[in-house]
This record gives sequence, C-alpha cells and structure tokens, in this order.
Amino acid sequence: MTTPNPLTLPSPAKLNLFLHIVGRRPDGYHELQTLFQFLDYGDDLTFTLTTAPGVRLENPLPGVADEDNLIIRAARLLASTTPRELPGVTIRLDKRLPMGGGLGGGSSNCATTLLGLNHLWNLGLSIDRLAELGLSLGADVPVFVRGFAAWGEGVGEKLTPAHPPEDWFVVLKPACDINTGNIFSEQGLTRDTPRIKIAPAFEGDASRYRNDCEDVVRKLYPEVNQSLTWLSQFGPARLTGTGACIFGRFPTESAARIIWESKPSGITGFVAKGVNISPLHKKLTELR
Ligand SMILES: C[C@@](CO)(OP(=O)(O)O)[C@H](O)COP(=O)(O)OP(=O)(O)OC[C@H]1O[C@@H](n2ccc(N)nc2=O)[C@H](O)[C@@H]1O
Ligand SMILES: Nc1ncnc2c1ncn2[C@@H]1O[C@H](COP(=O)(O)OP(=O)(O)O)[C@@H](O)[C@H]1O
Repeated sequence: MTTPNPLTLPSPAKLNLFLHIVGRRPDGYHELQTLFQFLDYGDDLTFTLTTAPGVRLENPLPGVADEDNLIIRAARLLASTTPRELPGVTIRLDKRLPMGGGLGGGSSNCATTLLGLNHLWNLGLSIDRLAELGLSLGADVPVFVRGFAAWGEGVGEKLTPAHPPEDWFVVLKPACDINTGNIFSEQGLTRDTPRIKIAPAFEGDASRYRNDCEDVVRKLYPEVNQSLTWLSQFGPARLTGTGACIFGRFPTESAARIIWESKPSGITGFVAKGVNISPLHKKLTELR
C-alpha cells in the first residue's frame, strides 16, 4: 500500500495498571515495577512531507516551547542519525490527552514521531534503535515505541510482553496538575515495596493492583482523593503514573458508560478500551 501524504497516525494513552516503587538508583531515579497497557484513545499526529526542508509544528502546544516539544525533539534526533538530506515535514497535533496526567501523552507523541518519520523518511532504523533513541527523551517512550502491553522494570525501560485482560476503563481527570518530580521527591513516598518475582500471576488479578504514589497524591491533592473515593464505589479504582488521572475497570463498554454518565459534574475524562497492541502499530502494519 502506498503511504498517503498527509499521513495521520494515532498516539495512544497508556495506563500503569499497577505501579510499585522497589528501590532507588544512585542517581536518585526510582526503580519501578509496573504493568503498562494501552488505551484505544489518544492524540493524532498528521505528518505532511514538504519540499521545503526542516521540521515544523503546525499548532504549538500552549505552555510548551516548540524546541521543548517532544515531537520536535524526536524529529530532530531522528534526522541527526543520517547524513542524508531529508524531505521537510509539517506535523499537526490533535491533542485529546490531558497533559501531565499520567497517561503518557508527551511520550506517546514522541514515539509516534519516531516511528512515523522512520517510515516516511525511509530510514530503516530497527525498533531496538528507536527505543534506545526514545529512552534518551523519556523513560516512558520505549513502551510506546515497542507497542505491546508490558511488564516494565528499571525506570520502565526493561519491557517484557504482558497480556492483561482488555477491559473497558473510565478515566477521570481531577481538576489539578501534578508534577512527576514533586511526587518522586516526597518524603512520605513508599520506596521499598518487595520485588514481584512471578509477574504473570499478577496480570489477570486486578484486586492485587496498587500504585505506590497513591497515598502521597491523595494527601496532597484533595481533588484526586475525592475522585478516587467516588470511583471506588463501583470497583477498584487506581491512579495512573503519578496522576492526576485515575481509572476504574469494567468488563463491558455499557457498564463503563453507565458509571461515566453518573460522574459528578465538573469532572472531565473519557471511556476507552484497554488494548495490548498499540493502535499506532496496528495502523503502521496496515501501511506495510
Ligand atoms: C511515573 C511514570 C510511570 O509510567 O509516568 P508518568 O506519571 O510520568 O506518566 C514514569 O516513570 C515517569 O517517567 P518520566 O516521564 O521519564 O518522568 P519525568 O517527568 O522525566 O520525571 C521527572 C522527575 O521525576 C523523578 N523520577 C522520574 C522517574 C523515575 N522512575 N524516578 C524518578 O525519581 C526524577 O527526579 C525526574 O527528574
Ligand atoms: N507533545 C507533548 N505533549 C504533551 N506534553 C509534552 C509534549 N512535549 C513536551 N511535553 C511536556 O511533557 C510534560 C508531561 O506530559 P505528558 O506526557 O502528557 O504527561 P505524563 O508524563 O504525566 O503522562 C508536559 O507537562 C509538557 O510540559
């Protein structure tokens, strides 16, 4: 199949179905054990190849300078791997994911750019190389590059395929912004959860899922505390990443939508299906 120009590619969200902090590296970074799953919901990136050289973002993100935007950083890093003169590209971002919500939107945009431009520029870089480039831009980028639900260790870059149930989720965004660095520097954070040795036993057993950032986030952010208390009435509800988004799991779309419709007024979010193959990889496979 010939690749269309412009080409629109999905940039899905991730959930950390559970997140344990099992230690700290000498450089201060926290070692995690986590279970990543994708959602069939996220941003879209549209790439238009141009005769004029250079990388441009059609619509800048409020509060993020273009040179800090992970889309531009990914495109420039990729371009630096080849001495070839490359066609220019204009990239449009249709943003649906709340920023800094623990859904990995920026990291996902970064991975979609790496994979999309590797394809459009015919660079032929392997997934391993793209994951390595991605890791230099953020700890959550490799899982989006690899595109399979995964058991993550290290800072989230050591990935083993996982197969959690593809349930439906109500994702809520309490009205507060949480800075990842602030949560990881909190004194009261649990940092010594024992390492799990048999990961598969955990995948299908949602009742054992826990997020070690949750207690600290509940204390610091009453909005998250209230939303978790509300959603927990209907089943286990958890924080994703360091928040602020939370999620509840349901076996069917209709069950999730009933809860979504009854949410307290003023709260935003969405309903989405958990998927073990990234929608980005599905789309790229169709193009090959
Ligand atoms: C917690 C997770 C779980 O998926 O997700 P998010 O909540 O960001 O989505 C990630 O590990 C987030 O990784 P990443 O996206 O690289 O974090 P950053 O925003 O760069 O981290 C900001 C700061 O938090 C601290 N940090 C981050 C990750 C980690 N494993 N240990 C840390 O101590 C570091 O001080 C770092 O400078
Ligand atoms: N393309 C991008 N989309 C979202 N955030 C970006 C992007 N590029 C850089 N950022 C920065 O990354 C931060 C984290 O964003 P995001 O990945 O959405 O959240 P989280 O890491 O909590 O899941 C944002 O607050 C923003 O400053």
